[in-house]
Parts: sequence; C-alpha cells; structure tokens
Amino acid sequence: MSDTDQQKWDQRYTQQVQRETPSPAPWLVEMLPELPAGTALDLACGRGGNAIYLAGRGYTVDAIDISPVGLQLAQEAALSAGVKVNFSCQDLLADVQISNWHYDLIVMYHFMAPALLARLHEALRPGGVLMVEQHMSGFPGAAGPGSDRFRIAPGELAQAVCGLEVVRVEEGLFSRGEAAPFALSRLLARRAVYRDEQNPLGYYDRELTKQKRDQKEVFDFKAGGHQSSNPVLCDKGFGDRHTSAARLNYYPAEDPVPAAERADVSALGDLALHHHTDPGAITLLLQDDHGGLQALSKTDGWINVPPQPGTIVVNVGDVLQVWTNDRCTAGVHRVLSVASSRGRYSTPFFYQPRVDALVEPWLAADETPHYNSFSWRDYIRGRVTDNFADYGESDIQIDRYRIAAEAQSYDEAPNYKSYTPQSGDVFISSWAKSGTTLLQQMFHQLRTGGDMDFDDISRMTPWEDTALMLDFDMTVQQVASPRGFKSHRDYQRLPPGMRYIVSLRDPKETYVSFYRFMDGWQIEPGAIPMEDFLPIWMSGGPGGCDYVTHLLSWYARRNEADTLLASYQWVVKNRAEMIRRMAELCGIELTPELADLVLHRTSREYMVEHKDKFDDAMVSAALERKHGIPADSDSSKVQAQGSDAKVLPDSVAQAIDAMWADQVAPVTGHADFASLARSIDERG
Ligand SMILES: O=C(O)CCC(=O)C(=O)O
Ligand SMILES: [Fe+2]
Repeated sequence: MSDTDQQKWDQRYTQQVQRETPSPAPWLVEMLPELPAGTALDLACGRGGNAIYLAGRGYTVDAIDISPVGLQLAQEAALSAGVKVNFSCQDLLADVQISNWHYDLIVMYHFMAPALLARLHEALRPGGVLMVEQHMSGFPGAAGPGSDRFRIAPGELAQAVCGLEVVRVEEGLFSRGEAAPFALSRLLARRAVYRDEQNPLGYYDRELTKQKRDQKEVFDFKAGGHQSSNPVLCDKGFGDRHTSAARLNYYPAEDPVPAAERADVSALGDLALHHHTDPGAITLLLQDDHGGLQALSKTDGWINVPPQPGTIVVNVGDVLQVWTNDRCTAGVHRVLSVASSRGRYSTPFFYQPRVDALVEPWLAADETPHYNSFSWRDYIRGRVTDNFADYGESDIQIDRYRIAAEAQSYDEAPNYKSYTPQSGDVFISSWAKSGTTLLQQMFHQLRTGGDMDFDDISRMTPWEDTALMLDFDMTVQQVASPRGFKSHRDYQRLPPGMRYIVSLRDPKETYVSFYRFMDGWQIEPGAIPMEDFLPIWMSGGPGGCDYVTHLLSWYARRNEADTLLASYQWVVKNRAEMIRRMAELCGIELTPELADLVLHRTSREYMVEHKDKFDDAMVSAALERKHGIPADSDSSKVQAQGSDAKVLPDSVAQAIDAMWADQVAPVTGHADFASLARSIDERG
C-alpha cells in the first residue's frame, strides 16, 4: 500500500461533494432479519453507510477504513444520524492484529483483501456471520471498477473464506437503477457454534462416548423455560430453571471430522454412537426412517428399535432410575454406524432437572435408598466434560452413587476389553443363521490342525457384540494364528484392512432358522408366532443389522482379494473347496492330511456329535446367570430340523419378497437370492 491507497481514497473523498447521508448496501438491508444481533465490524467502511445503518439497528459497531477523510465524513454522518460508531483508521492490507476481535457480524463491502478474508473466522464469535460483497469479473460493461484487479472471479469468494460454513452465495448482475448493472459476488458464512467445556451447548463433531469417538455431529440447544403447575415436579426442577436441552443429531456415513483435523482427535470408534444411558430424567426421541438405534435387552442382548412413523421413543434416564429407586432402569442404547450416504438424523429432547437440584431416591415409608444423593450440577458436568476428553476411565455412570454393590448390568464387567485391531485378523461375518458356526469351526480346525479342546467355538473365535454381556476380554491371546473373530456385521462396521469370510443365505431360510433357534430358548415356546417374528429377524442378532444392509455391503466386495464370499448352500455342498479357499486366504499351508481332517470335522455328523461346543454355551450361561433363562433349552446351531423356507407364513414371504424387489434387485440386478448366489458361486 499504502500511503498511495490512503492518498487515493482521501483524494476521492475530498473531491466528492456528496452531502446526502451515505446509504447502506441493499443486500445488508435485505438480509438484516437473518443476521445475528450484537456486535458488528464494518471493514473498509468508507463513508460509513453500513456502519451507521447497523448502529441505528441496535448493533455496537466498530468500523475501520484507511482514509482519514472518509472517516471524518463518516463520523459527521453518524453524528447527524444520532448514532455512535467507533471508527478507527487502519490499513487493512497490512498485517492487522485481529486476535482480540470477537464480533457477531462482520461486513466487508467492495474491498479486496484475500489474506484478511482467510483469517476472519477467528474474528467471529461462535454463531457469528461474515457478510461479503465484491465486484465480480466476467461481465464486461458492468458498472464499478474498470480493472479486474478489484474484482473477484465467479465462485472464488466461497473458496477464499476458511473455517466457516457458507450459508449463502449470490452471484450475477444486480441493478441499482444506474445505467449499467453491477456484477457482484455475495457471500454469507457462519462460524459454527462449537461446544466446549465452558459452553456445553452448540455444535460438536468429536464427542467421545465410552472413550470412543462417535460417528456423529450434534447440535445442542437449551430448551425454553416452561411452566408446570405440579409442585413436586417444579421443586425437582422442571420450572424455569430446568436444564433440559434439545439435540439435533446428524450421523454421516463418513467421518464427521475433516481429514485435516483428524490427527489431533481420537480415532473414530466403530459405532455411530457408543452405548450409554441418558443422564437426565426422560428422553423423548424422534428418529428418521434410517434405523440403527439399538437398546440392550436383558434377555435378547442388543435389539433394534426400528423407526415407526408417528412414534416417539421414550428413554428412561439415570435420574429417573435414582428417583424411582431402581423401579425404572435407565435404558442402555447405542446407534450403529450409518451406511447410507444421506446419513441419519435424530432429535432427542432431554428432560433434565434444575441446575442446583439434589438428586435422590423418592422412598416409600419402609424403603431403603439404593443411591446416595448427589448434585445434578456435578453429575451433568462430569458427563459433559467426559464427552470432550478421554480420561482413561469409564464414563461417569450412575452406579458411582449406588449404595450397596448390587450387581448391575454390563457396567460390572471387570474383564471385558473391547476388540483392538491387529493386521491379519480374520472376521467370519455371515448374517445370523447363515453358516457362521460352520465357518468358525472350519477356520479353527484349519489354523490349529484339529483342536477340539474348547467349550464354545465362540471362545476360540470371539464375538465383540456379545463380549460385554459375557464379560469377555476380546484381546485375550488366541491359541493359534491368525486371530479369528465372529461377527454378524456388515463390512462398514468392521475394521478395514482385515480378511473377511462370509457366507450368504437365502433370507427366507434364515428367517425360519432364526425363529427355530430363538423359539423355546430366549423366547418361550410359541410365545411369538412365526409371523410376528419379523422385527426380531430384522435385527440380525447381536451387533447385526438388517439382512439387506449386510447382503449389499458384502456383495459389493465380491471381487476383493481380502474377502471370501460364498453362498451357505454352496459351502455345505463344496466343503473341500471352501477349505482350500479359506486356507489360501488365511495363509495356512494345506496338506492333504489337514484337508481331510478339516473336512471330517466340519461334517454335519461330527458337529452334531459335538453339538455342545457349537451351542452358544457362553451366551446361555450368561443369560441364565443374569436373567434366569435355563441354559439347557435348545439353542443348537446344529439344528435337527432343517430350515425349510416353505413353512414361512405368506405375510412374511411377501414382506421378504418386497424387500428384495425394492432394495436388492435394483442394486444387484438379481431378481432373487438363487440368482445372486449363482453369480457368486460360479465365479470359482
Ligand atoms: O440417534 C439416536 O437415535 C439416539 C441418540 C441418543 O441416544 C443421544 O443423543 O443420546
Ligand atoms: Fe442417548
């Protein structure tokens, strides 16, 4: 610059003999209702039209320009308009200090300063807005500066701002009644409202639940005060001073944290939202049609809570558990990671006490309290700070206040350790009732050369999605390598870069098989008729997902070298070939003796003979221990009865056909499972 810039502008202002009040930019006037109130900064304010206008609308305004003459005129105009603007003379093209700038609104009109523009996000408060208008190139004959040096190219403005969310861009010719229209590029961009320890409401994309980073973005805001005429509830806090909050959850299919920032944050966890209970009294939850919400059932492990139009999910939270002295138990829930590119949305409303509420059980006359009283402020503060940082200990949980060491659910799983990936790990990840057990046995026999010294095949090839319930250490050293794990998950929810073995089965057969498996075991015999089993089938068992999500995720990987995919039917008929392919995938040398041994030990007869080892013995024992479900009921994976799809009720068969036609056929081009299976199995 700059003396020359200054001289240029001084001269221009001196020569102008404009005496009328400088006017605000039309776009500023038009957009004002949508702009945040508070403090404003007008950069390169000139004769102060925008600054004076904003001051007249209640803003506290600072305005900067390089020209003392312009500022003098602006000051006079402000005086005659009866408003106060804090004008200052600075060269904005020099290295301006902006570290102490905190504005709700920054406007910058017709001033080219790319370096400053890229830094302005730092000068905005969370939620603050930047409004920029510049002359645009590419429209010869447009009014305004003759040289393109003072014009920005179309599309460039949105690129020039950093760290802000672009809310609106308008580009084109704008007429102000002059002979020639102006070519303008306009932009509104907002600084995200970030949550932090001091300000726990607002936007956040790096929340840690259970010390793992969730695959979601949240936006929390405080619910307004509300009146309740119920004196008890008012006293408990649901008056004006409640801390209830609404939350907007967005679960993208991708990591929500921008790639450039990931080095500084915890690694992404394997779930959209890890298991937790809500801390408050109750939660009212709206979800979109995506699905993925799961609740921990005392008897069935993780069950799906599928979205149903027009319904609200109600969660019991920790506070209600304490108030009712355990008559109501807070619901443990989680959200599976999201496969669809449009993501998933949900909106919980957390109904929470007054900030200074003392939380304690409400007792009947002869009742003893299960909890010590505690302050809601401390409890919620603990939960909130826990969401920002991994303190290396379990998230603050209500059991901390429990009086007796009453055995309570999953939090008392002292041995449980979650799976940690190691390169070379093998996942056997068929959908429920689609051949997982057979493949586990095949794999284990191959890698050990015939070890049968185990009580449960899933102790040898452990299953993360039951490990918490079983109090199982997933990191425990396995008897042979490679390490192998069971799962029913889709590919997206397994760690990448591993090896995967998946058998696919006709959905109708899985339905019948799944039903027979549960009926008489976790479900009392006949308690749920086969036609009502659809929601349970849809859950795909612990850690599972719906059939289609699983099928499509693995079908998409049919040509990947790290994935061994076959139909269950083909595996059963071609065990020798499957053993060969599995050995190859796992890097196991297959001698003829080993091939024979594994063939023998994966035969139906052999597995029926050793059926106790393939019977979910660990899950049975845990269910009996915790919930009194008799362990000796028949859960056998090696079922005596077949899984004849013909016994399916018509309504279920139709529902499955419709699902295939709607969701699978359009993606795969296969009209039915048989055709899809042939295409996979014939590839050899
Ligand atoms: O997204 C959901 O369905 C559940 C959200 C939830 O549990 C939470 O935000 O606490
Ligand atoms: Fe929740």
